[in-house]
Amino acid sequence: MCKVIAVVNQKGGVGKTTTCGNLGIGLARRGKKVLLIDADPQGDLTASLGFINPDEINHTLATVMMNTINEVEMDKDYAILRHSEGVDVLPSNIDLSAMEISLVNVMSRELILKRYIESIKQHYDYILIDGMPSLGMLTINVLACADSVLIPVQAAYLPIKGLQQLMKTIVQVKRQLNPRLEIEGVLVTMFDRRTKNARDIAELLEENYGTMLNVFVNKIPLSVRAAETTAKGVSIFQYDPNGSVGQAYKALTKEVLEDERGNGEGD
Ligand SMILES: Nc1ncnc2c1ncn2[C@@H]1O[C@H](COP(=O)(O)OP(=O)(O)OP(=O)(O)O)[C@@H](O)[C@H]1O
Repeated sequence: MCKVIAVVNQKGGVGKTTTCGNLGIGLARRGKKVLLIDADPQGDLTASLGFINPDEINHTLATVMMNTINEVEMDKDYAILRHSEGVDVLPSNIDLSAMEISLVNVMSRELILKRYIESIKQHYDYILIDGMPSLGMLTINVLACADSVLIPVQAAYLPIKGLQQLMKTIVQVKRQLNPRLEIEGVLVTMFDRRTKNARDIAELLEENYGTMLNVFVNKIPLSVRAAETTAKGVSIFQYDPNGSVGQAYKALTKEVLEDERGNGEGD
């Protein structure tokens, strides 16, 4: 059974792309068949995995969605790129920004991505989708096709505050479009445990949301190694396997697998 996890937060720069790439490769390292979908017109996930000029790629999520709208049949490998660390990648580029406008006049516009996902999900154990920093129609498409939402939140006041709006949207999508949508968990990123502010923010998050939803035990530490990885085209596991960020993403992978099976698969 395939699980579709949407990595979403309308706040920019909170670690969505970094989490999507490293968790996806973390799951592949545990033997899972993984597809990573870049659903952000900035193409950052695409570029961070080494496909450095996304705007020069002809077949992307935008063409996949357009073909889906026009009911054009696609091979299961259409637009899929292969990464050396064992994940498949459906890339994005600036063409996706036009999709937001094109969707306005399309029948069942919230469910276009879902139609595509349904046609390929039998080939994967996990599909992770890197969302864009907005709550527009593309994000609704991402939430409408997901089984769960993983929310990276930077350990700072304003990003935590922005969670309320996101929760509202998730509840609405769950009610109107996708009743099975669950919250995978809130993941604190760029956490600097040496500062009191970061520790206070993490506590605030736990107090305000901890009883309602899963706040991951593992926090992703702030580290320049994470920022450097983005330019290397590989995961943190390859770039800095023994560093704190690599260890944290390894532990997060285990936590996601444990939540999944509840049978020690994460061990
Ligand atoms: N743990 C970390 N420590 C330090 N820097 C990090 C960490 N995680 C990510 N970064 C850096 O922070 C920046 C934002 O991260 P990332 O691109 O993953 O966020 P995002 O939420 O996907 O951004 P956007 O909203 O623009 O898509 C990037 O430059 C990234 O390399």
